[in-house]
Amino acid sequence: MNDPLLEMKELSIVVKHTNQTIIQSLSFTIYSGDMVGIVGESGSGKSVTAQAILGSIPTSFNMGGSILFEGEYISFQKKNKFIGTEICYIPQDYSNGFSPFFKIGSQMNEQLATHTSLSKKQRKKRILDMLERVQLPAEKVYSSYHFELSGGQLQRVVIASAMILNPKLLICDEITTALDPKNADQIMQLLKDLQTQYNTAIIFISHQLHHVMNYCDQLAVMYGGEWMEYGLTTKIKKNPTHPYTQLLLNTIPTIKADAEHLQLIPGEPGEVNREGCPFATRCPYCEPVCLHSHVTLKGTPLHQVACHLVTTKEGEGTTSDSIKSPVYI
Ligand SMILES: Nc1ncnc2c1ncn2[C@@H]1O[C@H](COP(=O)(O)OP(=O)(O)OP(=O)(O)O)[C@@H](O)[C@H]1O
Repeated sequence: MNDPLLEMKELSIVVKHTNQTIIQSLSFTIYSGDMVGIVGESGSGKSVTAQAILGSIPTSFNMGGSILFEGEYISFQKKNKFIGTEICYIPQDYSNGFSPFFKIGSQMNEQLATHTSLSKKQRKKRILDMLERVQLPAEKVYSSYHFELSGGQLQRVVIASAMILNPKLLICDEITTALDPKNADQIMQLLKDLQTQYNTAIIFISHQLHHVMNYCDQLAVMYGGEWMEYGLTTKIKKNPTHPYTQLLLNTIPTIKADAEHLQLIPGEPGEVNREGCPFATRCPYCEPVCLHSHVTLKGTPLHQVACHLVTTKEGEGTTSDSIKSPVYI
């Protein structure tokens, strides 16, 4: 097997002045060409995890654990070596990254001129080629200002800008949230195609589990700064085991379950139980042990769940509609 591209080991983040834990003991490994979805409600810690990978944790936080990119530690001091070239990030509010005074082509050109030794002609060719790859009318977009493009077109320009230096890792933070379902699906398919074409590893952050499940090979379901369920998407899709994962899936409108009959997740997204399972106070199946005893991931590397009510048994597999009685994964 190849060496890992990114290794996060026991990442913990605490707010200095309040001592509030935001991220607790997060570990995961990403290889070239992986597409990993990090999913959870607002405030679960997805963006802070991305900031840690980017070496951009605010000074008001204390960070424990480590993050290695191709075997080298990522830190605030070393981040310039990777960020913007080997690791690219697309934030939720990507449109702020554009200047209203320069055309798209000129802004992309600036980026290539800073990081490559390509000639002006080569830079233009590379930009037009990349704009075509993200299925845009290249010449027209090259000569447009960002405010002349639609949301979906602009999203493709952002992806083209992020991919133009051929990064090894692309982090997308809620980039489809503001798009309509059709555009969102097209963007996900585009990312999938780029992942295959360039062998780029992609971390896709979202609060829409159903959306991510259709495109990512691996999933990390996050709550209160911890993984609740982690593994191959195929395994989780077949057997969503953690109550939080099950509830996230039940919030999807389908023809059978229209908006009126959707099951809402009880409680508030920011409600975190730090003594035991972070989701315990919102969990419909909560038992005393869940409130007071901390829980870690268990299962196989292909499918792990952090829940007291789940027991693992080698070689066994089952699906569960509810978790009222212990289930095996
Ligand atoms: N600068 C900060 N100071 C103190 N707490 C913070 C700071 N930034 C984030 N947090 C807290 O960290 C937790 C995780 O926030 P984060 O932004 O990572 O969540 P998220 O899952 O990305 O949410 P969203 O989907 O809304 O972007 C939240 O409880 C948030 O209030």
